[in-house]
Amino acid sequence: MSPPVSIPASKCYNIASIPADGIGPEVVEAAIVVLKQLSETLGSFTIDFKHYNWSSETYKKTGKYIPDGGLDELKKHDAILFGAVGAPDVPDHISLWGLRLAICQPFQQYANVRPTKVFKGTQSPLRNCKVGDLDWVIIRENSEGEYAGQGGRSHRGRAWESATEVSVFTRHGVERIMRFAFETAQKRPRKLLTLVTKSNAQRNGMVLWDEVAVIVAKDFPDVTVDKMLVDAMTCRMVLKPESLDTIVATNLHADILSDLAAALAGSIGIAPTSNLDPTRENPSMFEPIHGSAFDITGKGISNPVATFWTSAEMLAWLGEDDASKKLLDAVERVCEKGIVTADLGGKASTVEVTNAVVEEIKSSYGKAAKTA
Ligand SMILES: NC(=O)c1ccc[n+]([C@@H]2O[C@H](COP(=O)([O-])OP(=O)(O)OC[C@H]3O[C@@H](n4cnc5c(N)ncnc54)[C@H](O)[C@@H]3O)[C@@H](O)[C@H]2O)c1
Ligand SMILES: O=C(O)[C@H](O)[C@@H](O)C(=O)O
Ligand SMILES: [K+]
Ligand SMILES: [Mn+2]
Repeated sequence: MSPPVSIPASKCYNIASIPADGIGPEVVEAAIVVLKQLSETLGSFTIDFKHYNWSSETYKKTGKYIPDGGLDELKKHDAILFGAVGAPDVPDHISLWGLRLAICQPFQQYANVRPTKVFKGTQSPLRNCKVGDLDWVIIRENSEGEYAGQGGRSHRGRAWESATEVSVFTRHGVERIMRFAFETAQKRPRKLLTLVTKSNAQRNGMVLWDEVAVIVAKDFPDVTVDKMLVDAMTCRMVLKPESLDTIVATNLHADILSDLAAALAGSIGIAPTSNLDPTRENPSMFEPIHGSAFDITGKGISNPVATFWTSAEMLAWLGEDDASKKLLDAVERVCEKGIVTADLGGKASTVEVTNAVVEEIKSSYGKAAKTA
């Protein structure tokens, strides 16, 4: 009898997938195909996906997006791969609070990380913006601020009806996101952080925001900080993209600026999002920046690149830096070949882009590549 062959232990990650609504299932399915290929080709890790059908459809049937005990279930996973939530026949505030925020908030995924860059082969709508000129990471506060969930409505339907939407900024919440933003800036070559604020008009919460930033900055003497009012920031993003690197902004400001950033880099169909619990007490959640895009659902043309990049971010968070880089490089090479969807000016379908990335992974990192 031959001796047992020793197989190097490969790590196995348990990932919860929640594709949810609209184009969410299309892009998450594409990402799973690509991740499985990457794992098979590299052989250094495996991924076990568990699918959750939580969506606006289940909400309409059961009255709940997340069933009882659902969050405890989710907690057992190493990470969550999310699509998008929102349906034409459910009010947007019900869907967003029913699923995305119902995970982000209890799991204290307070750091939302949104990198953007112009890929090779893609084009910025800015005339002079080339690859390398726009390479940003937006850090979005993801647990409080304008999304604190405080407020209410009274005298419904009356002429004197009132509604409040209260922003909440806590010293604890601001300090932890500032620390995270400074750490992110410090790890990047330019060590440059832009603090986005609106403390001219909003004289309480935003002033605390600025003050805490100044205190945290003292611990990061090697990081250069500048401050921008959010309105002027939109101009700087468009006119001087090369002057920015890491950006920190409130929950709402960063939500808006990051869609603008995605468009300036070529399309909202490229940009990824990580909802991180930096303490690692809870699983973090990874999703494309875009929503459920009802206008293109089912047409087979949704751009899967944002979810591929998101998957690369997830791998990096799990400690698979090499696989993460290989995935993003493969995606960028496919874009460079011009195999892109309509939002990027191409003709390829979701499936064609996915297949191209799969082939790119096989040919660049598979056996043939190793022996070549
Ligand atoms: N995190 C989330 O789950 C999330 C994020 C944003 C919006 N939403 C929800 O999604 C729904 C639609 O919102 P919206 O229209 O404001 O934003 P959206 O991001 O869904 O779509 C905006 C535009 O971008 C296009 N687009 C988006 N993703 C694309 C992709 N991958 N490829 C090609 N084109 C793409 C859409 O076709 C649309 O024209 C709403 O219910 C909203 O609340 C959810
Ligand atoms: O958080 C929000 O506002 C929405 O879900 C969405 O616009 C996002 O960016 O995640
Ligand atoms: K999303
Ligand atoms: Mn958004």
